[in-house]
Amino acid sequence: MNLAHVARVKNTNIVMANSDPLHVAVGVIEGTDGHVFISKRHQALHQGDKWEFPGGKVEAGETVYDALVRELREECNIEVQSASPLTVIHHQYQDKRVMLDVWRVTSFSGEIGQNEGQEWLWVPIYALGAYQFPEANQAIIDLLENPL
Ligand SMILES: Nc1nc2c([nH]c(=O)n2[C@@H]2O[C@H](COP(=O)(O)OP(=O)(O)OP(=O)(O)O)[C@@H](O)[C@H]2O)c(=O)[nH]1
Ligand SMILES: [Mg+2]
Repeated sequence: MNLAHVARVKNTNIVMANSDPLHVAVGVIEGTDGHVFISKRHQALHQGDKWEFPGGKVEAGETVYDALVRELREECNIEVQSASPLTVIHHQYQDKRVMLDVWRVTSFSGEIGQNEGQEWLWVPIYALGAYQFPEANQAIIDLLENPL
């Protein structure tokens, strides 16, 4: 949080709408056949019921890579063995601003699944367009469909 964005009014801290974005580590997990792993966000979450690439918030004192490894262990039961940065997406939703730090996960161990009981799938890249993702993900999908 940037202190410049916190105003003190009548002894209450007010966080202004332009505060620092939520930093999120996101993994595009690649299977052996070129498919990628997607899972459905829990209905109650921000952007609920949409498909996502697994990941979550980078915690204080953590590197993005550490956060990626931790989130994929917690959410999908895998140990990341190698990953490389793919892109960084800045996106403003109506209610929050996110910075998605997106990594390609090229090698992992463990039996992949979804630890919180949500639906999950391996999907070929050409079929990603058939699934509803949060708005910010369109840029990731474009990049996967048309690599630089
Ligand atoms: N994991 C993930 N988050 C995404 C994607 N696209 C996207 O806009 N987000 C946004 O990034 C933010 C943080 O992700 P998250 O909810 O997975 O964070 P988390 O696992 O730490 O959640 P938690 O608070 O339940 O522990 C959410 O506002 C979510 O809507 C995506 O593909 N994957
Ligand atoms: Mg998450």
